[in-house]
Amino acid sequence: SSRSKEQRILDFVLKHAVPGDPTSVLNAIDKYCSQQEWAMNVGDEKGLILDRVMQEASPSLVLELGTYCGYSAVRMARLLKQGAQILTVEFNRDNADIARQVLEFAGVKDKVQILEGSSEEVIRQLQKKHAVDTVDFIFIDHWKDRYLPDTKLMEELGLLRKGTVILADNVIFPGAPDFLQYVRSSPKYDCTYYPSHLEYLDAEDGLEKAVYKG
Ligand SMILES: O=C(NCc1cccc(CNc2ccc3[nH]ncc3c2)c1)c1cc(-c2ccc(F)cc2)cc(O)c1O
Ligand SMILES: [Mg+2]
Repeated sequence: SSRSKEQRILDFVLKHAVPGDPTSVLNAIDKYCSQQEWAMNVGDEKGLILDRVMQEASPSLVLELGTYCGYSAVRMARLLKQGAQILTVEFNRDNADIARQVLEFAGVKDKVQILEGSSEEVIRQLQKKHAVDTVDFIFIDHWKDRYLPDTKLMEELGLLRKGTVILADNVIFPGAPDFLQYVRSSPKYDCTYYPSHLEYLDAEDGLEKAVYKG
């Protein structure tokens, strides 16, 4: 059977990156996806914003919605403080399999746990099944129509604490207008917009940071 784009990305990483070197994995994926085949990784430009916002938060527990090939999980894991962990949710089995291999090659697999399933079902299980109390940092990058319902669900379940940072990809393109409108008008969040561009392209995009006020 023919190899998928995601398998070709993995092949390129295995061939051109350095085992145990997360930065070389990011550079390989960015090189492949900017020169050969576009793919929906957060990319290097928005990735720099993710780096800075995450480092400022200095989280002990990160939740990522939408693993894809593991690019943003590698990006965050390389900057985590000692003992911190990432739980990343992926609905697509094939994506999860690719991401597992990318994370292992990058040498960050002990900092990242891939949870297969839909964000809604995984979020509902976090406290009981994964012994989660509250989450410190959330990177949202899955189906754009799930950003708002999942944010509201995490509020309702008490997964957000005073200062929890939510960082959402693609709030301009493809866009998450209902999520943007909600967090920007809610007294429960302090919001900041970080203008950027769609990964590997010139189209406008950006990240929204919404800090929960508890
Ligand atoms: O749509 C996007 N990403 C989400 C996504 C999309 C498809 C599959 C999955 C499968 N993974 C998945 C699904 C559901 C899930 N529930 N819980 C976890 C979970 C995980 C995830 C996206 C699109 C574009 C884009 C496309 C086209 C274009 F022209 C410009 C830009 C750029 C991006 O940066 C994007 O992030
Ligand atoms: Mg995205």
